[in-house]
Amino acid sequence: AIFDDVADVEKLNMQFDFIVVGGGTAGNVVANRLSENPKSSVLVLEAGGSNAGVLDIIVPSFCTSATPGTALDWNYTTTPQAALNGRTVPFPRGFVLGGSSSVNYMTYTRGSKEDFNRFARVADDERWSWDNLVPYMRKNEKFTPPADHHNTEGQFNPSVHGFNGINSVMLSGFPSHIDSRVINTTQEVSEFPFNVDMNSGFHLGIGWEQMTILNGSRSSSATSYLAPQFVNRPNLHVLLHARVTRVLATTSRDFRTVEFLQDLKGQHFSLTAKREIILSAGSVGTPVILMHSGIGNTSALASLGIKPVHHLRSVGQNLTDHSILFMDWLVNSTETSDTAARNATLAAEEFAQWNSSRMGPLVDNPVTHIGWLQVPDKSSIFDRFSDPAAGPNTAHYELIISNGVIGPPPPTGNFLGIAAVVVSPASRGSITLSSADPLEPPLINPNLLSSEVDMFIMRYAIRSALRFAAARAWAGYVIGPPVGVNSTSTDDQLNEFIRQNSGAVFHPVGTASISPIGADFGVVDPDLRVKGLNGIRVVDLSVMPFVPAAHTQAAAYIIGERGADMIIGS
Ligand SMILES: Cc1cc2nc3c(=O)[nH]c(=O)nc-3n(C[C@H](O)[C@H](O)[C@H](O)COP(=O)(O)OP(=O)(O)OC[C@H]3O[C@@H](n4cnc5c(N)ncnc54)[C@H](O)[C@@H]3O)c2cc1C
Repeated sequence: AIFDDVADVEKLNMQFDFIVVGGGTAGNVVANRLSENPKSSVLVLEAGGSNAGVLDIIVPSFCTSATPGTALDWNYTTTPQAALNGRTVPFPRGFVLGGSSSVNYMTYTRGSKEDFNRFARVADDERWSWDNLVPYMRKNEKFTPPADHHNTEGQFNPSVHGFNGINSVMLSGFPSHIDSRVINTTQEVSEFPFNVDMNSGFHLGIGWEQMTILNGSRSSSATSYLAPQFVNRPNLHVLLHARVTRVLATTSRDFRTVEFLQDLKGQHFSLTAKREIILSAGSVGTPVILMHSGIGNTSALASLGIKPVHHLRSVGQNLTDHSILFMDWLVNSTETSDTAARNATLAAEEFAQWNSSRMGPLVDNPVTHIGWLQVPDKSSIFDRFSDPAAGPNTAHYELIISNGVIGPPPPTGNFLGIAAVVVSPASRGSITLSSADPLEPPLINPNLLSSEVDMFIMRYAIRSALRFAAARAWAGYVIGPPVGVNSTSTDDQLNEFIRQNSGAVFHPVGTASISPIGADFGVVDPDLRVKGLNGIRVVDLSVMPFVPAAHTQAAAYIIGERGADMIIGS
């Protein structure tokens, strides 16, 4: 059951076997799988509220309104970013059941085979390799027909997908007016080859986007893994508005107690798990809870007045995110999303169509196609710096293509959107505490584009996007370059354009990273147990040592499935 009030949990008079901290993407997978055994009782503590009935969450194309700066968001902002001219940028995280899977843009990309093989190498544990994780990808995924039931032959490769999993994945359910131009570009320009399925392990090239959507509505970990048939299990309970402040030692190395608040000014509650606490509070929440519990760099914690309990210097370090830059080309058409975004009558008609039939332009996110691309060796910076990509078949950058501006458009004009993303970044940052008060926001410094390599890749990606939009397929359609950049821009001009316009993609990982057993760095062992402690694991994206060249929700689901199986196995 799902409860709003701790009193209802107390009435159950239960001691739970497992307490999952954070009902987000990975947390709800763990809760679902652990409660498959009717003898195991599970409680999820989620700081945010219910996802039910919230249109900005449910209607796919409304995803751009769900964050930042809303009640569904933790509303974090980065520290001033040195490489972005000292600007701070929004750093949203889902503050609602389903976590970031309830507010993300739903793009489903697994990354490259090499991304996960590097993960296994760093962990020194083959269980984290691509081949060994494929069964968990299939357990997660339920590939479903698109909302418009169009013929999807040639748009994906069925043999690489799961059709009996829990979370729905599908192709676009509404055709866009640029679809054929994108495909023609892949046939015309060898720099942009077509890839029939970027989720096969070989992701290079341009292909059709896949999204976590079911019958025209968002499929999140809350709607899928906590669907009624699961959350109504008598051994699975979820408490909303439960903000965990610390984990507490039950005996010296045994951490099975969680402390939490419901009313931020009110009483502290604590609960002790019979078996384990699973931290699934995400790449921001998990290190923050550990540090407030005295688990982290003990001298840094002591200097803030937090009693040091267990020294793990890597907690909060190694923060890695992608950097993104949105560009929009003026086009000779009114058939883009910009038209409805500025016309309330048309927008109301589109919503009425979605509401009555779950059809029409609102059934998808704003993206149509995605490209995973490399900086070719000849122009390489990699003589001077090591190549940050996971291997020779892993992208350095991504192009995200949309039929219109992603988010609110300017007052006039219709656009082709191409966002450039550095997907194998070398830059690393950190999450640290600003005070001993667990309710104060942490200092989030992803250090975006601080590495020269990342700036090089971003410049390359911008020029690549300009070449894409200059292909013959767009002749007569694209009528103007993006504001502030064109094919003759110099490196210095591009650098300034990048510094003024880039932001985070909200794919943070690495702040409670996995490392081999016995390593003197890292936060969790390959079985996701916090190093040196008993009774506490981390199962969320914070354990990934490198960010995959992918949108990261698939990785969070995979870690949830793999982590749950490790807990069950032990
Ligand atoms: C705006 C946005 C757009 C994105 N778009 C995409 C996309 O299109 N495709 C994609 O693949 N990825 C996308 N991502 C990234 C992806 O959604 C995340 O990487 C992934 O969902 C993270 O999963 P997680 O389980 O690690 O954390 P989360 O899903 O964030 O879960 C953490 C949960 O813990 C809760 N929590 C945190 N602290 C506490 C506490 N102290 N007490 C109790 N509960 C707590 C949170 O409220 C949250 O529910 C996007 C992210 C954002 C924010």
